[in-house]
Amino acid sequence: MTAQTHFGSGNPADAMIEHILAQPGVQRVPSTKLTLFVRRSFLDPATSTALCARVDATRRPSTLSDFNGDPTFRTSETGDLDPFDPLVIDLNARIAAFTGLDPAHGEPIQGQRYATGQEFKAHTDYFEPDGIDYQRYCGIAGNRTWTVMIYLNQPEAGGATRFKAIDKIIQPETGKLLAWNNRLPDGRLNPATLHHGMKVRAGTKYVITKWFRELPWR
Ligand SMILES: O=C(O)CCC(=O)C(=O)O
Ligand SMILES: [Fe+2]
Repeated sequence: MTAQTHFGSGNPADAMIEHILAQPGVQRVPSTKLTLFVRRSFLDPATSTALCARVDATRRPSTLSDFNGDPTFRTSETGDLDPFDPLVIDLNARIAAFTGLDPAHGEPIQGQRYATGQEFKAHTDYFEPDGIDYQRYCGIAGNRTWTVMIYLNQPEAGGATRFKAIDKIIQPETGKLLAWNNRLPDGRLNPATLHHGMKVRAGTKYVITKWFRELPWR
C-alpha cells in the first residue's frame, strides 16, 4: 500500500473527502451538519487485540484540557502508544493511506480504556479558542482538524459514541474506524462534532484516537 499524503491537515477537506469515499467499505453518515465516515473492519481482530495490550502497558487516568469542574466528565484511562513500535508504525501508515492526511500533522496515537461505568461526556475534540489553555495546547501546531478513532474491541454492553447534534449513535465493534472533520467546509470549527463516549455497562472498552493539526506536530 502506498501512503497518499497529499491533503496536509485536511483543511480544506474537499479533495480528501473524495479520497476517503474512494476507499473500500466506507460509509458516510448522512448529515448536512457533520462530515463523518465509518469503515467497519478497518483493523483485523488480532491487530486490535494486540493494540489493547499496548494501551494497557501505559495506561493512567485520562486528563482534560479546560477542566470544567465536573470530576466525572472523563473517567477513562489513557495510554500513549510508542511511535517506534512496528505495530504503531504500521497503524500510522494505514491511517495516512486511508485518510490521505500528512502524518507530519498527526499527534502521537493515544489509546483510551473504559472500565464498566466509565465514560467521556459530551465534548468536542478541538480546543476552545477562548479557553484558558488555548496557547498551551495550540500555540505551536494550531488547533485540531480531523479525528480518527478506532474501536479495538466490543464491550459486552454500552460504550457507544453518541453524536448529539446529528442524533447518531455509533456502536463499538472490533476494528471499526470513525473519521470526522472537526471543521465546517469554510474552515471554522464545527460545534456539531459534539460527541459522548457513553458509559460502558458491562465489560471493558478500548479505542485508539489519532488527531490531526493545522500545522505539523512538534
Ligand atoms: O470513546 C469514545 O467513544 C469517544 C472517545 C473520544 O471522544 C475521545 O477520546 O476524544
Ligand atoms: Fe472525543
